[in-house]
Amino acid sequence: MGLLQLLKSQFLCHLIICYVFLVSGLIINLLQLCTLPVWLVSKQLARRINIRLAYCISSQMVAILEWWSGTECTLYTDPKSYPLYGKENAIVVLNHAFEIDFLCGWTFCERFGVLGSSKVLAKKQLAYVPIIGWMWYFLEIVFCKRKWEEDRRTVNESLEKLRDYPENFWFLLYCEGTRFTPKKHQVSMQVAESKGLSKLKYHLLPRTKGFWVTVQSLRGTAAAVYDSTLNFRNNEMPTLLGLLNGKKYHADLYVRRIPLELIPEDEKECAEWLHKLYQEKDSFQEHYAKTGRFPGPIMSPPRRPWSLINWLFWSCLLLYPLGLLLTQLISSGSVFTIVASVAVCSAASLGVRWMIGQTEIKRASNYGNKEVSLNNN
Ligand SMILES: CC/C=C\C/C=C\C/C=C\C/C=C\C/C=C\C/C=C\CCC(=O)SCCNC(=O)CCNC(=O)[C@H](O)C(C)(C)COP(=O)(O)OP(=O)(O)OC[C@H]1O[C@@H](n2cnc3c(N)ncnc32)[C@H](O)[C@@H]1OP(=O)(O)O
Ligand SMILES: CCCCCCCCCCCCCCCC(=O)OC[C@@H](O)COP(=O)(O)O
Repeated sequence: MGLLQLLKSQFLCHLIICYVFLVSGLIINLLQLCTLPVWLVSKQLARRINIRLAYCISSQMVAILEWWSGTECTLYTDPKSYPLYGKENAIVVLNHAFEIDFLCGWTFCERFGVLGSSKVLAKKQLAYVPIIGWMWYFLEIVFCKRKWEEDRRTVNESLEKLRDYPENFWFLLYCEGTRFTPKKHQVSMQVAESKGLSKLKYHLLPRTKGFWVTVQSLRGTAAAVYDSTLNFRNNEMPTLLGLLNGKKYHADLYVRRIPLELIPEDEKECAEWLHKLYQEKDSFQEHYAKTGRFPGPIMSPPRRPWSLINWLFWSCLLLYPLGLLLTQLISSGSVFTIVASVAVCSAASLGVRWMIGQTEIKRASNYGNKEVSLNNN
């Protein structure tokens, strides 16, 4: 292990990174709260400010992936579509099998200049995750309860509000609705069988209703669907903790641009179209498993320095007062103050560990585990 690698694996380094993320995140959340009066005067100005504030948070996580761990992200795509990326609104359909797939998505957002405005159809529970969830509130992220009776209205309403969004955005949809586990795969393939649908090997059966409502609501707003299929070389199973430890992964993303006009308007036809799309995605994964690459040419955008610059800015701003505080603390000699400070630090690191836990598949929800028994009733 090299000296740099040894340094990256040190708990103290992780504590520093988490401290900067936590304190800067809370400051930014506070600044976002201060933009509320701006909404009353100019909604578009408030949105533009929030895009930039959100960038300050999410790009820190991108910096961990791109600069700290040095993870390589390769893009396979058609050269004719490439110039349009980042220059139009798009609905991104991505497979959901990896703990850091959202972060790889963010990395491409960063490289195409849409990180601050990127959106997702996220489960409601994520709205309560401090910093990221609170940031999402101000970004007009669309939340769902994964209960169609309730979601059909709320999801549509939230999407309609994005029609006059002032900057280009990508709207991410994990149509599988939950992360891939062998159990969930087995259950969803039983559902596929009961519906007479072909089986999938690498994906869960997609949920079609959210896709249909998204396409319908964003017609005239989004220009295309970016069908995106992600995998990692050498069967890597990347984790956020791995990234924090400086582990380098190798992500490959295959993107096809499909103009929105090509997607059927009728709900049933749209569902069939999505099922066919997932059959194709499955065949791309099969190709990847056999050859170690996706079809098509590589058109990788290079990493940009902004995420690193943002991280260095917040580090300089926040580590200096921390240093002063620690010096004062030690020189004060007060046992009570020292014990209280250690307790605060421990609570903060437990909090960050809990946030990281939200990305872990072993802590995934039970959604998609039980549907078959419901169907059998
Ligand atoms: C150039 C570069 C390109 C790309 C770069 C890539 C990406 C970058 C883009 C943007 C990045 C932005 C942000 C990323 C940051 C962070 C994201 C992090 C996390 C968020 C992720 C989540 O929270 S995922 C979970 C929430 N999302 C979803 O669930 C979406 C999908 N779900 C739906 O659409 C659902 O339909 C629903 C949620 C709207 C409603 O849920 P419900 O459960 O009620 O679903 P359904 O009504 O669909 O279910 C009933 C039907 O499903 C059948 N069924 C039953 N069991 C199963 C089963 N196990 N599997 C499949 N289907 C099942 C059932 O029979 C019913 O059938 P019907 O015939 O009645 O439809
Ligand atoms: C700088 C880094 C410091 C570390 C900070 C950690 C911050 C963690 C931020 C949490 C971001 C939340 C994104 C979670 C993405 C995710 O993958 O959610 C799962 C859902 O799709 C599906 O849920 P499930 O049904 O449980 O599979």
